[in-house]
Amino acid sequence: MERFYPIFLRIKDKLCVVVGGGNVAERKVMTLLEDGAKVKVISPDITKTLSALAEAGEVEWKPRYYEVGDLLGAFLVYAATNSQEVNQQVYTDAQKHSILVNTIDNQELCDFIVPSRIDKGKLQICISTSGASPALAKQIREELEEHFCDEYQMFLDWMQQLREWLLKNEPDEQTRRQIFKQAVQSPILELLREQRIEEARAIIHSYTKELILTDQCGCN
Ligand SMILES: C[C@@]1(CC(=O)O)C2=NC(=C\c3[nH]c(c(CCC(=O)O)c3CC(=O)O)Cc3[nH]c(c(CC(=O)O)c3CCC(=O)O)/C=C3\N/C(=C\2)[C@@H](CCC(=O)O)[C@]3(C)CC(=O)O)/[C@H]1CCC(=O)O
Ligand SMILES: NC(=O)c1ccc[n+]([C@@H]2O[C@H](COP(=O)([O-])OP(=O)(O)OC[C@H]3O[C@@H](n4cnc5c(N)ncnc54)[C@H](O)[C@@H]3O)[C@@H](O)[C@H]2O)c1
Repeated sequence: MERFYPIFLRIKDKLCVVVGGGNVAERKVMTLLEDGAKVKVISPDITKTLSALAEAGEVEWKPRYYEVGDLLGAFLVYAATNSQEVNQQVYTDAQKHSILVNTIDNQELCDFIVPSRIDKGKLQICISTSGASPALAKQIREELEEHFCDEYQMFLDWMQQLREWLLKNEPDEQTRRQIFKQAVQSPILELLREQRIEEARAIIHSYTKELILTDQCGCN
């Protein structure tokens, strides 16, 4: 069984070219924008949402059919038209330039596929069915979303601050590990869920013996 290798890419300010402007293209564009990519859409027509984004200058739109050369300088490419021939052409051109390409109607022509994603600030949970059933990936996302509530954002933000503090102030790796384990097993999440923020905060401060937490994530 061939599977895809999961990684997280830094796409902020990188050029991502989407060929096609339909509903599927729109879905890919929205997630690219969320993570700060520079998006160029090439398509004679585009959805209303894409059109509004183009007018607002959030995406660059070339209102025409795909042409050889459109992919130059791209970090990622999406072949997202409703024409298999055009998608195949985009794929071939991307391969020629060693640019990673996603072809929305043919997994064989994908260097990468887009997972279903739960997004809770720094916490991301990505689900893939290796392309076997996107509908199931979506269903699993919806199930998991109920469990991974907003409190995880603040908890993770605190864990990061605790980690940074311990890396500076606790030289013993074993002790650090023990504290991280204790913190993730502590009732902090339950307390946050019940809005008992100060009690939750006190648990973190019991490890550091000084006040370190600032609420950076702004989720409360
Ligand atoms: C996760 C998500 C991300 C996103 O797109 O952002 C995503 N598809 C989503 C939804 C969705 N897509 C489709 C349906 C209808 C039900 C169904 O067919 O199951 C639904 C459900 C719905 O819309 O309700 C139809 C469909 N999808 C693909 C094909 C073509 C093919 O298989 O060749 C066809 C058939 C077209 C036809 O019928 O001809 C292909 C791909 N779709 C993928 C991702 C990649 C594999 C991900 C994985 O590993 O599972 C892959 C391989 C390539 C890619 O797109 O990267 C997003 C859910 C977001 C969310 O809500 O969480
Ligand atoms: N990967 C997925 O998640 C997924 C989900 C559903 C469907 N699909 C597949 O994706 C295909 C597209 O779906 P859609 O709903 O976005 O289609 P759509 O018909 O809404 O959009 C197609 C777009 O391609 C553009 N286009 C056509 N020829 C072009 C060219 N030569 N150059 C540039 N742009 C061109 C059109 O202008 C249009 O904007 C479907 O045929 C289906 O097989 C994929």
